Amino acid sequence: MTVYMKQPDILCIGSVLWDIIGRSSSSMRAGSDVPGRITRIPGGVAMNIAMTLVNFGLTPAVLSAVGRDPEGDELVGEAARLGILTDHLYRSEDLPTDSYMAIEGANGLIAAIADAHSLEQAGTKILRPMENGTLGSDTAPWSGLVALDGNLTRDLLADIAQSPLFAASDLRVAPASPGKAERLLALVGHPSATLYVNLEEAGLLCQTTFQTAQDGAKVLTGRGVHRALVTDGGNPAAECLNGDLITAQPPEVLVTRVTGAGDTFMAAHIASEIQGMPRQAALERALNAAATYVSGETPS
Ligand SMILES: Nc1ncnc2c1ncn2[C@@H]1O[C@H](COP(=O)(O)OP(=O)(O)O)[C@@H](O)[C@H]1O
Ligand SMILES: O=c1[nH]cc([C@@H]2O[C@H](COP(=O)(O)O)[C@@H](O)[C@H]2O)c(=O)[nH]1
Repeated sequence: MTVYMKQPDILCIGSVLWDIIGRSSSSMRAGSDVPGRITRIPGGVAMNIAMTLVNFGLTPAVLSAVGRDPEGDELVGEAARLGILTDHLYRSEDLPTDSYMAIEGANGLIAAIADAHSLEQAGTKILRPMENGTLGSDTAPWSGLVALDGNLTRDLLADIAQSPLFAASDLRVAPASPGKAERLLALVGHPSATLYVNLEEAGLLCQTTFQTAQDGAKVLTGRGVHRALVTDGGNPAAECLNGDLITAQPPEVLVTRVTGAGDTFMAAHIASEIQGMPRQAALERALNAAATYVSGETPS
């Protein structure tokens, strides 16, 4: 009997882990000890993007490293239950499932630690399905969308930038955090990659600070990024492609959560483009989706 695996609409490559988020309605600083809520939810940039893509009706597959520990089994079960294809994950016998911990106060993100060591150690093993014929190979590479996150090591990102396995893909790239933004320098000069960054990350990539998303997007593309989308919280976001700059203003909302807003923006933008929306409409829809997300609702 032949078993047919469902073909994904898009590959989400990067971290798939557990987010442990502590939230308090008090304003916090380093050293605060306050009452609040602690939750554990699936996270990691690639997973966040995949989850939002599902809400927009797409079928993503995640390519990442997940341990064969109980945390990993639960995470894979949760991803599959949400409608994400998990068959292509690298399940490691000896590496534990990664995790991320963040503290959010009324005044925003206080601090976070990302433990993505297993993903970093797994290295190229996570790309095997793109090489062994399951999703693609050297001679017949994956020719669809790829959402790639900057949790991968800079070396692996540099390999991907040159690799024939990605030569035919529509590559969309997000940094995992400001602390890892500079890893994406490996993709500057790539002929077709689209970068999704916030204003701080845009500045880090250009070794400067930008006042507006428009400036960030313009300078990034001037430095050799094929296409740049820059967000700036509640301020206007910008997209620059071939010297053509467009901007849009996010709607005003009451912010109840901030973790994952950028990932939601990116996924909503990709989904809008798959559905054939023109540039300005796709940018506006992504901003609306991210605003809905930060206000505590689920966008679709
Ligand atoms: N205060 C806000 N009001 C409305 N939308 C917001 C707000 N903060 C974030 N967003 C939405 O989330 C997107 C990404 O937020 P941003 O803070 O720039 O990125 P990141 O979450 O990566 O730091 C924004 O472009 C916007 O659409
Ligand atoms: O180095 C990393 N930081 C953060 C994330 C993920 O990004 C999200 C938070 O990012 P932000 O605060 O930019 O929305 C979380 O889901 C977290 O798991 C990650 O994968 N790697």
